[in-house]
Amino acid sequence: MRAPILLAIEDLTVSFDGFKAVDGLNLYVERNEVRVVIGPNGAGKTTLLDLICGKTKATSGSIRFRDTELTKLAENNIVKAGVGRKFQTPSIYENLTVRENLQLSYPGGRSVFGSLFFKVTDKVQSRVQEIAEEIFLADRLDTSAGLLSHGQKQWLEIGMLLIQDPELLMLDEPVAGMSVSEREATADLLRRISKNRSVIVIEHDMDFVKDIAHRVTVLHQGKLLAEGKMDDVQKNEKVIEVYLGH
Ligand SMILES: Nc1ncnc2c1ncn2[C@@H]1O[C@H](COP(=O)(O)OP(=O)(O)OP(=O)(O)O)[C@@H](O)[C@H]1O
Repeated sequence: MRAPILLAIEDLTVSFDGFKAVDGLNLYVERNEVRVVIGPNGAGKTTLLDLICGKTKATSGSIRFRDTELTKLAENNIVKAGVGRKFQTPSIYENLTVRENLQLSYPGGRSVFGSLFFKVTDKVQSRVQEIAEEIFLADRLDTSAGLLSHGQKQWLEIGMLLIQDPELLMLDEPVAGMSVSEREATADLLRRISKNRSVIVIEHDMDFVKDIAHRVTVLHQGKLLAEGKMDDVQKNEKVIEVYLGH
């Protein structure tokens, strides 16, 4: 039996001055699935994530997350609905410690009065500890984020999303610039994360894709070119022609 669908994208199109960056796309992501989106430069991968998180508004079509239509929601309400997005460049506060970065990301941590008035309760402390362990930074809690390695910064940013407990997490090239051991640790992290949430990853590193993907979606010119298990997608002649063969 297949798992229930968490995200249902239907006939999604966005047009920039007549150019369709995403063109009539249908895509369904199950609960607890790791879906990797691949495809050549300009295929529409980043635009797809921009549409889901509300950064870009669709020209037509629908994005349903559980029972909520996301195309009608503002970006902050999409976050509140349970969709977290990590961009390619880390957006951590380099002059704050790992602990402070995580505390700030705790829901309600960034109040209208700023972090100064935020009360760090035992509940917040234990959640910060739990997340720090999950992202391999438990022994770095009091280190300034700016002193972390590139890979550790990426993990911290994933942790800042995890502390908000999203049901859907979207990551744009999470292992770019990471060492081999950091890539392996990240694959392990994503496998653990997806035990109780869905993850959409854009990635060009095929070894990493093979390691983590439950299913792969291949985009080309804004359209779906192929979809399925990595083993099958890799053998697909159209995919080899436009992407993997290059
Ligand atoms: N705001 C915008 N206005 C105009 N064109 C845009 C806009 N955003 C994206 N595009 C165009 O849409 C196409 C798809 O871009 P997108 O960044 O989604 O591709 P991608 O698959 O993520 O590529 P890459 O692998 O290089 O990151 C590109 O041709 C890009 O120039």
